[in-house]
Amino acid sequence: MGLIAALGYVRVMATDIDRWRELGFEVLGFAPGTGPEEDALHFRMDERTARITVERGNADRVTAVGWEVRDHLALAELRRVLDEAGTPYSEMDQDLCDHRRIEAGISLKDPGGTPLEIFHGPVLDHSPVLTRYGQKFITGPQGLGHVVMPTANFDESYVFYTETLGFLPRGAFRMPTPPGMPPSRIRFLGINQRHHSLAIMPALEGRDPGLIHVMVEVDELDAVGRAYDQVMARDFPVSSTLGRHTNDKMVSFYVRVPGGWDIEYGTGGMLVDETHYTAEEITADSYWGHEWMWARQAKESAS
Ligand SMILES: Cc1ccc(O)c(O)c1CC[C@@H]1C(=O)CC[C@]2(C)C(=O)CC[C@@H]12
Ligand SMILES: [Fe+2]
Repeated sequence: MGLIAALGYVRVMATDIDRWRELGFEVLGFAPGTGPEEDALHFRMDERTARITVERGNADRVTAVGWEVRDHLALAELRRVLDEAGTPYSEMDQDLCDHRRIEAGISLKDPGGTPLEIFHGPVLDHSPVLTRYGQKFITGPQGLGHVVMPTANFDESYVFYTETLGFLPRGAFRMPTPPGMPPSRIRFLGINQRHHSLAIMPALEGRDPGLIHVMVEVDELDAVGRAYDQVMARDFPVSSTLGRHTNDKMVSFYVRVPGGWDIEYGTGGMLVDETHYTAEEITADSYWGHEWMWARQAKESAS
């Protein structure tokens, strides 16, 4: 498809590492990964050394969204595209690339201020992927999953991702707004057969954590159910109950991470065939379920 092949990795800074450890390993079932950081959690989903890295810090925010390209030629082409668009970026030096377990990459900020790293040549770990409940994460050509980001410069972000980076529009959701307000849409964007690897949402300026959610997909509904059991048993906040989305057909729930964003944990996402695909607008986020915590709280305080 375009130059960017898949969502490669996500890195965040977090204040409550102990709670994150419990969430990552015991609830979500990520396999223990490896990395050079002194004080970090490395979550493995496949042969990559770490798909999600949580570093201890004094704030909760995203530090890198890693987008993967095929090879050095694709990365070179991407540099040309960014030069032509006048988008500043910097080369990741050898130390940083070794640190990230990649061959080479560049770093830049998107128009919403989210730090991006575009890279090729991830290093593999061939030891067995020992997930907590034996679940298998759906990655491979579909990448890690998807990220949903807020942006205060929505129109600029949309142009940047579609026209500069070559993300393909995969439809939108027009959010309910009070009468007289201009339309506000979540826009879904894809780069491979996964329905969306990215969604952008209009948001207020400079707001941490800089992520709305990260979605990871498992191979079976039972794995989603087991994770949901652990969310309940270990008292993690449920941001949204189980439901099926209307666009990617994913059955998922959302759990609040220590840090103010969510992990969407799902199964059964559709594969997009670009031959006949057109971008459509959905009018409901879900066929059933997905009761959002904020909606429940609004209902409770009204009654
Ligand atoms: C609508 C939708 C389709 C597919 C997805 O993977 C997906 O995450 C969503 C929901 C997007 C969005 C969100 O993440 C934050 C809370 C939002 C704004 C809602 O309250 C409804 C739609 C939700
Ligand atoms: Fe999602």
